[in-house]
Amino acid sequence: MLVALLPGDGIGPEVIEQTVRVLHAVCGDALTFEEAPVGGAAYKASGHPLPDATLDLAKRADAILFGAVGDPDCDALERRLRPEQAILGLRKELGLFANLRPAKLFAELADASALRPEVAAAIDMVIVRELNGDVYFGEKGMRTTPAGRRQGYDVMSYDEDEVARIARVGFETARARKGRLCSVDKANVLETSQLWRDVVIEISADYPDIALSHMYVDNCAMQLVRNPGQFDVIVTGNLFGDILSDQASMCAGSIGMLPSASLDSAGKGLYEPIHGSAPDIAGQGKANPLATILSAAMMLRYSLNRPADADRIEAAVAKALAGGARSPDLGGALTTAQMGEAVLAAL
Ligand SMILES: NC(=O)c1ccc[n+]([C@@H]2O[C@H](COP(=O)([O-])OP(=O)(O)OC[C@H]3O[C@@H](n4cnc5c(N)ncnc54)[C@H](O)[C@@H]3O)[C@@H](O)[C@H]2O)c1
Ligand SMILES: CC(C)[C@H](C(=O)O)[C@@H](O)C(=O)O
Ligand SMILES: [Mg+2]
Repeated sequence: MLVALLPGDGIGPEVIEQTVRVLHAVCGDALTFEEAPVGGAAYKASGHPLPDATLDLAKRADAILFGAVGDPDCDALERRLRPEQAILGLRKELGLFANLRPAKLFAELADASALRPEVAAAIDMVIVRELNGDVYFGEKGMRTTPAGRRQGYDVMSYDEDEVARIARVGFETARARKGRLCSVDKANVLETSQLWRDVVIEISADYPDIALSHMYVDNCAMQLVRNPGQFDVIVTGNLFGDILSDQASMCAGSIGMLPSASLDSAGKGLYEPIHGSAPDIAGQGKANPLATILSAAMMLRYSLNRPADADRIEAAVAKALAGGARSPDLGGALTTAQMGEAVLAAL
């Protein structure tokens, strides 16, 4: 099985390196890897953040393991050339509309959570984030108002089919877990959210076994801190899901802990940590690779049909943490490579 490795920028290559070591240890020769540049690294090498050859590899591969993109050197580029366009392009070109972001507290990390240990202990949720629509992909641009002022605009829209297909992923995810789905929107203000809520309620007729609730996104941000244990599965739009998942990560200990799977309708997937390229710590061996290692476990489970290997990796991460492995974001002093070695030792 072919895995496309897209390390990207900043800490991306550092966390991917440790993840590949773990995959070699667990899967031996069952996986072959082919690497390609993406993001700022690709722009610097070839003038485009998502070169055709990289996109071709992503399409050919059985699964994609992605590090992170984003490079301060590229901040001034026009939008289509910025590193972040590479991940947005991959999600859109490959039809990866369903982004699963599990947030759970490893028991050993109660001290690292931003929350009181007894509140944090209850965190075990999946945020199901729509990934192909919303304000991310609407018409956008810069124009001049009649009064002569510069005006930036980004159109937020969802059509009913886009909402229905992610709602079904939310209901199915809840069905495989504790049976509770909370749909998060801003239906008190936004037309897109009003449609979102209507469609989620319509789809719920097919899932009478699931307890559906609705919550406004501002309240959800507050509830994630007040009582995160109330959430089993959250289904939400692209922008809200982006923000809420970063917040949930800190409740679960660190942004360096949260993996993700971005899936199409046929099981093809891109797997990446939810964090970015972290330019502030890049090249210093400070990055926590566990979010990427846990993303690889999701890849084995969802795209490569190796659930036992996924279980082994997740158990090894828990064991490494129980043994005291802590990178700086978790309050410790282990380097990125030492964190990888702690997982290998646990295996
Ligand atoms: N999917 C992606 O590739 C992705 C995701 C988010 C941000 N980005 C990009 O990354 C760049 C930096 O963005 P940002 O600083 O807002 O977000 P970020 O997630 O890169 O970093 C936010 C903070 O968290 C820390 N952090 C992140 N990952 C960590 C890890 N594994 N271990 C320890 N600490 C970690 C960073 O040091 C930083 O202080 C930007 O260009 C942004 O667009 C890319
Ligand atoms: C880099 C950026 C485009 C991306 C997003 O907003 O989706 C990131 O924040 C993420 O969470 O994967
Ligand atoms: Mg994000």
